[in-house]
Amino acid sequence: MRLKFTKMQGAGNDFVVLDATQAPLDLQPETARRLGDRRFGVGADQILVVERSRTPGIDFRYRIFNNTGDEVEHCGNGARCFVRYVHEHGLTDRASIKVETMNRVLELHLQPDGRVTVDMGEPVFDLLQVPFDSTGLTPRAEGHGQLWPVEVQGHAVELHMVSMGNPHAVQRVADVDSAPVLTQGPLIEHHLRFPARVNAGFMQVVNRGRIRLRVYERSAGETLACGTGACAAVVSGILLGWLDGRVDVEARGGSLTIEWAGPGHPVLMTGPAQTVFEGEIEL
Ligand SMILES: N[C@@H](CCC[C@H](N)C(=O)O)C(=O)O
Repeated sequence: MRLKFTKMQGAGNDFVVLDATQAPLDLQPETARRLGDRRFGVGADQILVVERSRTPGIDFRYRIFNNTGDEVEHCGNGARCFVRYVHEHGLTDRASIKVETMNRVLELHLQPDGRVTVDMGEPVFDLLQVPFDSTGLTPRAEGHGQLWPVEVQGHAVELHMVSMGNPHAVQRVADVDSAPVLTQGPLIEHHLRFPARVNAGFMQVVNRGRIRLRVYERSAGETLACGTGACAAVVSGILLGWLDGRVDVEARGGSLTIEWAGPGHPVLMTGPAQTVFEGEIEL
């Protein structure tokens, strides 16, 4: 079978995008793995499948698969690429569209300069704490947030947990370049306190309006940027009293701007999205 695809990237987080608006596509985990493989396939952190929505008032549905084949709830950089994709492929001419994912409805806006702003929905705080409740561990309060001690490599690491639809555990580090992302990242991802695993964020606060961020993503490993990870880090920093409501996030592959007015409000993410090339693969 030959499959047409579009390779895209948002701040260096890269995607294989597949069009299922004309004919249904039942993407199997092994096909997602093959497409994501950088040597035997196309190469991508995630695979995105674009579908029409059956829900009135919603334009599209999109499904997200990590390059290990597991389907996940949310992908911020993917959402921006999604908007560019549906415009470049003539699937819509509307600058603002509504899209449903596994567990959220997102509003996406294509800006005149080609960047995309995504209403990422509201952060959720209690979801990831359930496995901590029975441990007798107590979190440390800071600002309006809670930092939970988690043992990693024999050290207690303080994590702030946020769900953006998908799970994130964020820690503050003095310097992202020397942070133990590749050693601690997989241990946090698979820590027994996170039965559904977690995306592990390492945030350096430069000032109240700027952070540097690296994320060891669930399944995909460290990526050049993580959109939901950027939202989770900024939300954490605001709640903990370290950041103001509008923050520039420097990831290794590019910059995003995240805005959050506080609990009860959605998180807004603005950043770039680009097509890299199009092709066909024999599967
Ligand atoms: N790169 C993404 C997040 C993709 C999903 C994540 N690895 C998970 O398993 O939750 C983003 O830009 O948000």
